[in-house]
Amino acid sequence: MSEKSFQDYYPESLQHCYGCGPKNPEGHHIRSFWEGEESVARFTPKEYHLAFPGYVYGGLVASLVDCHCVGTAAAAAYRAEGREPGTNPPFRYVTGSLHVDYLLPTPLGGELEIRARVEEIKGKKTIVTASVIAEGKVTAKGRVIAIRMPEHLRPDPG
Ligand SMILES: CCCCC/C=C\C/C=C/C/C=C\C/C=C\CCCC(=O)SCCNC(=O)CCNC(=O)[C@H](O)C(C)(C)COP(=O)(O)OP(=O)(O)OC[C@H]1O[C@@H](n2cnc3c(N)ncnc32)[C@H](O)[C@@H]1OP(=O)(O)O
Repeated sequence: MSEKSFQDYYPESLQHCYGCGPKNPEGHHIRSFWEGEESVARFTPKEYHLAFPGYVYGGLVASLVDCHCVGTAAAAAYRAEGREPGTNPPFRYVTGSLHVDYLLPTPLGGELEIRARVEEIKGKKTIVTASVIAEGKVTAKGRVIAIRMPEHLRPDPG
């Protein structure tokens, strides 16, 4: 079996996110993995994910940064406690803030790499920064503030 991504550990009730839910048939299915201190996701946009001919729609780039960074925040919370994902108490996160700087047009046609790093874990808040890389160049940089999901939003009892 192939390696499990962060998103494969999400409970069933959270597996329907349009960006990263493995169970959303219409979604992007973003999958994130640790590579040392960084987390990495790879995604190949479809030909219709364009902003203008030859280049990727910025909203898609933002979605990649968003889901990859929120997943990284969750994974980092378990890692910081030296716990396996899926153990209790569970860590669930939502996006509080998503900032993207578009440095270069992102070429459409090949695989994009999204590399993220946890800058800070402070109480309910985790700050994650990311780079989007296409053809060896950083085309966008992002910063996400992921916040622990409040009880009232949590669909799963765990
Ligand atoms: C390796 C395996 C990993 C395994 C992981 C397993 C499971 C993990 C599951 C987790 C992932 C879950 C789902 C994944 C699915 C989808 C991901 C996609 C992400 C999204 O698509 S999600 C939708 C968009 N998202 C929203 O729909 C949020 C709407 N919103 C709210 O629900 C509230 O607004 C909330 C909760 C954000 C805050 O409410 P709250 O009451 O908890 O906040 P509170 O006041 O207590 O603040 C506490 C500290 O956060 C700071 N803070 C608060 N808000 C901030 C903001 N906006 N910007 C910057 N900082 C902020 C404060 O400044 C304070 O910071 P400080 O402590 O430093 O003062």
